Amino acid sequence: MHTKGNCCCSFEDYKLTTEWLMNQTSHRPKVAIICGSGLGLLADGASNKQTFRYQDIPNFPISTVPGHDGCLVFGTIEDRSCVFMKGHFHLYEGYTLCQVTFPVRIFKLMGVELVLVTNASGGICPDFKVGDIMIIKDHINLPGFAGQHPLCGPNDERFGIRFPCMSDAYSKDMRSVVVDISTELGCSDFIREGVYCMVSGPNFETIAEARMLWILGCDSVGMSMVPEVTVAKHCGLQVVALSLITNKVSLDYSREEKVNHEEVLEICKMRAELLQKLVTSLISRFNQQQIINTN
Ligand SMILES: O=P(O)(O)O[C@H]1O[C@H](CO)[C@@H](O)[C@H]1O
Ligand code: HPA
Repeated sequence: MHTKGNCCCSFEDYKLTTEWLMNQTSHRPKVAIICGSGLGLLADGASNKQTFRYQDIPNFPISTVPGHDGCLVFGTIEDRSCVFMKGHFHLYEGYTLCQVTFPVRIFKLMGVELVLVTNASGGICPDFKVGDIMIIKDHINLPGFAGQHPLCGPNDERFGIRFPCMSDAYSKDMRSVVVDISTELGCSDFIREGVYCMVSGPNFETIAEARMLWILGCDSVGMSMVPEVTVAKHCGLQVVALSLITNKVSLDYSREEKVNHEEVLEICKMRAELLQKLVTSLISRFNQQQIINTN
């Protein structure tokens, strides 16, 4: 890869990777699903699967975090060709934000129209329970405030404009479809809506940090997703994002619980089946043209 300002990938890098993948598969996905920590199982329901390990794909970073398998799976759900990222990339792994978001631009060049993001996060809102699924309605890009932003550096107009609008990053129509689906599946008790805050990690928050995030209007906190969503929105992709609340973030010095990644993965396992049903139904609605291009 070449270095250009803050960006380490050139348009040719993106093109090369896209062409490599398109030459290996006959799938032409319109939907990409980014599976967060421990949520790679979401790909299991697909048929006609074709799997590529990240290390075999030109220019692709590799996953270094437990719970992230590190492969790209093409498959069919409800007659619709999809591509799943089983594992995504994080700043705390030492990747640049250009590397973290590399796959999103590959999706764009492949012809993807909708990116469905899942992740694990800590619940800050005191009403949230472990195992709840939060439909993300907005985010706070905390690393972005400090200049760790995936769109810093020369802007490539072939992907999008210099100053993209982010006030509608999470499709309102899609969010209401998720609510409808959860009612049909009988799981609306677990469904919340809220604001996700990205921190760089890798440590979990101190109590003072958690209190600050709550005052700032954050309902949950995690170490991912915001760069990918920002780049997806920049290049005109629709986004829907679901965050599984895997732990309650402590806002109180008297609480004894200590969060750890193993617990995060355990809760993901517990809710993977439900998330898979939600994701499948969402793809099928997209398939029925109910929500396409209505952002
Ligand atoms: O955001 P994902 O990758 O789902 O995972 C979350 O869980 C991990 C910490 O347990 C961090 O990577 C955090 O961001
Ligand atoms: O409490 C958390 N903080 C940050 N990231 C997370 N990912 C899962 N839980 C958490």
